[in-house]
Amino acid sequence: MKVKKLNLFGASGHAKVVIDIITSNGFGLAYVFDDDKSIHKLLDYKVTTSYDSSLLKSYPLLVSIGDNVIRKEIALRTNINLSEALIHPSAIISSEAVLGKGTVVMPNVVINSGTRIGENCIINTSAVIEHDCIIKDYVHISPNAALAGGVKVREGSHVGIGANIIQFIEIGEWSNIGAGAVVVRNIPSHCTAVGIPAKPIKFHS
Ligand SMILES: CC(=O)SCCNC(=O)CCNC(=O)[C@H](O)C(C)(C)COP(=O)(O)OP(=O)(O)OC[C@H]1O[C@@H](n2cnc3c(N)ncnc32)[C@H](O)[C@@H]1OP(=O)(O)O
Repeated sequence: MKVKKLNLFGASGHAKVVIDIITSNGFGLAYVFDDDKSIHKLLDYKVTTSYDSSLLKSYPLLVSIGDNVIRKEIALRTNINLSEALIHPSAIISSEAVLGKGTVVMPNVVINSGTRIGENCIINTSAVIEHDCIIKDYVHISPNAALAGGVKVREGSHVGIGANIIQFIEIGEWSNIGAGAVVVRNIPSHCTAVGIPAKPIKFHS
C-alpha cells in the first residue's frame, strides 16, 4: 500500500509536534521547507530552504508555523495543494463537525457537534471546543483551552493556554486572549485581553 505523504513549511517546535501526528497516522513526511537558511535539519529530517515550487507542489502541504500572522503569510504565498486537516488519532471529533484544509488537531482534543473550523487553524493539545462553535481561518486554540457552546472566534485570533470562554461569546479578529483568562464578555478585534474576567489591556493594528 502506498503511504500518504505530506510536505511541511516551517521547521519550528510546532512542526515537531505536527511530525508526531503525521507518524501517528501512519503517514510519511516528504519535504520540510523553511525560509531561514541557517536551519539545516529538523529532528532527523533535512530542511529545504530554497523556494522550489515543484517540490512544494509534490505532496499536500501543511504550514507548520505557530504564529498566526506568519502562518497566514506563508499559506497565501504557497497557496497550492493544501493538505486536508491533520488529526491526531486520540482526538475525539464529532461526525457533525467540519474542519478546513491545513488545520492541525493535536492529541486529546475534543470537538463537538455542529462546530465549524476554518483553514490553517491549530487546535492544540487537549483543547475542548464544544458544540456549535465557529472558528475562522488562522486561529490558534492553545493547549487546555475550553470553548463552551456557540463561541465564535474570528480570523487570526489566539486563545491562550488554559483560557476558558463561556457560551455564545464572540472573539474579534486578530486578538490575543491571555493564558488562563476567563472570557465572559465579547472581546473586540485587534486587542490583547487578559484576566478573570478577561478585559482588553491593549490594542494593535
Ligand atoms: C504549545 C504552545 O506553546 S502553544 C502557546 C501557548 N502560549 C500562550 O498561550 C501564551 C499566551 N500569551 C500570554 O498570556 C501573554 O502574556 C499575552 C499575549 C497575554 C500578553 O503578552 P504581551 O503582549 O507581551 O504583554 P506583557 O507581557 O507586556 O504583559 C502586559 C501586562 O499584562 C499582564 N499579563 C500578561 N499575560 C497575562 C495573563 N495571561 N494573565 C494576566 N495578566 C497577564 C502582565 O503581567 C503585564 O502587566 P503589568 O503591565 O501590570 O506588568
